[in-house]
Amino acid sequence: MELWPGAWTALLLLLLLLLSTLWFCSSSAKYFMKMAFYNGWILFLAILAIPVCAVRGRNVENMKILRLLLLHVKYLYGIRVEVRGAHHFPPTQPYVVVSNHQSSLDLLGMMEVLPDRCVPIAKRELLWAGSAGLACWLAGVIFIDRKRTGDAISVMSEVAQTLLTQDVRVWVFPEGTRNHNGSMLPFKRGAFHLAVQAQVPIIPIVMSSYQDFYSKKERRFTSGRCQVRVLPPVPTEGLTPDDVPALADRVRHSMLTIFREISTDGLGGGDCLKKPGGAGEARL
Ligand SMILES: CCCCCCCCCCCCCC(=O)SCCNC(=O)CCNC(=O)[C@H](O)C(C)(C)COP(=O)(O)OP(=O)(O)OC[C@H]1O[C@@H](n2cnc3c(N)ncnc32)[C@H](O)[C@@H]1OP(=O)(O)O
Ligand SMILES: CCCCCCCC/C=C\CCCCCCCC(=O)OC[C@@H](O)COP(=O)(O)O
Repeated sequence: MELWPGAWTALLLLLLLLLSTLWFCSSSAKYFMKMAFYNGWILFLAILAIPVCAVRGRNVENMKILRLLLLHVKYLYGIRVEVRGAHHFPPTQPYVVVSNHQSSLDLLGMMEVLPDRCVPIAKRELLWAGSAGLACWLAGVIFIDRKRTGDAISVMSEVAQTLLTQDVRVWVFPEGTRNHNGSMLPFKRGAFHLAVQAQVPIIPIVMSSYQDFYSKKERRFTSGRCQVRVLPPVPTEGLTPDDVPALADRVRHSMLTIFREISTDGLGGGDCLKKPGGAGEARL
């Protein structure tokens, strides 16, 4: 069927009108549009990253390219990311970063502080997320199959070797899945076994609650602030696998305490981001 000249323009304008009406009249629609754009934009950025990363092949140095490409996204969404404690990152040695995992928006905080030669451990399914999966693979992201515990553990053991031989750092979300509850799930122990096997420190990172500006359940997504707090390194020298449960509990406890302190949503009672001169204002 032939459309008369200008019909496509008219259709496009109608679609734009519909989308903008939805945007202004329904906060749910706004939430879905923002999330769709977020995913779409990442897929687009990944398309840009792939040829540049491909020059080096699969290489952890490519993570810098992904980081650079993603750093502006917070501005598109009006999210102010405040970093505290970045000086706690050891300058040269390998380590294991553990951080809380609230949403795919964690990418914003992660990219803000991601150290050089640091790769995330991700679920295998991400490998199939089109251009983003390929970009992650080229940047050395480590994929684990969460349905096969044995395989996941052996990948983690290989990573323990790689940390030392190739001088890389890894970023693990020990909750093992996204947690939208405004708190922290019990920690899985893989990251802690990994750190103990390699005898490298653990760097805990806490991202404050997003509840003020983002809620998947309520389909709410506005602009807002998030604090990313890097905690002091936790040494693992001399620890054995028997020490892992206590180590994981200790790290989780310290992270949960900070999470409550820096979250401004009323869940944790923290208000250091709101008060001028409050604890959050000081450079830690
Ligand atoms: C521009 C484009 C940009 C694109 C984006 C780029 C950025 C991308 C960012 C992507 C971000 C993506 C983010 C994401 O995708 S997050 C999702 C994927 N990440 C994770 O799941 C990490 C956290 N999970 C773990 O650490 C789990 O423990 C693993 C996965 C290892 C196993 O989990 P599973 O549920 O199967 O089993 P289990 O935890 O009950 O463990 C069973 C037992 O084994 C013990 N055990 C565990 N490990 C070890 C070990 N190494 N040596 C010896 N023992 C070990 C363990 O203590 C337990 O024993 P016990 O304690 O009960 O006696
Ligand atoms: C041709 C195939 C096209 C597939 C298109 C897929 C669309 C995906 C679009 C963009 C990918 C964005 C990458 C963002 C990475 C965010 C990482 C993330 O948050 O993973 C979740 C994982 O931690 C836990 O997963 P679950 O909470 O257990 O679930």
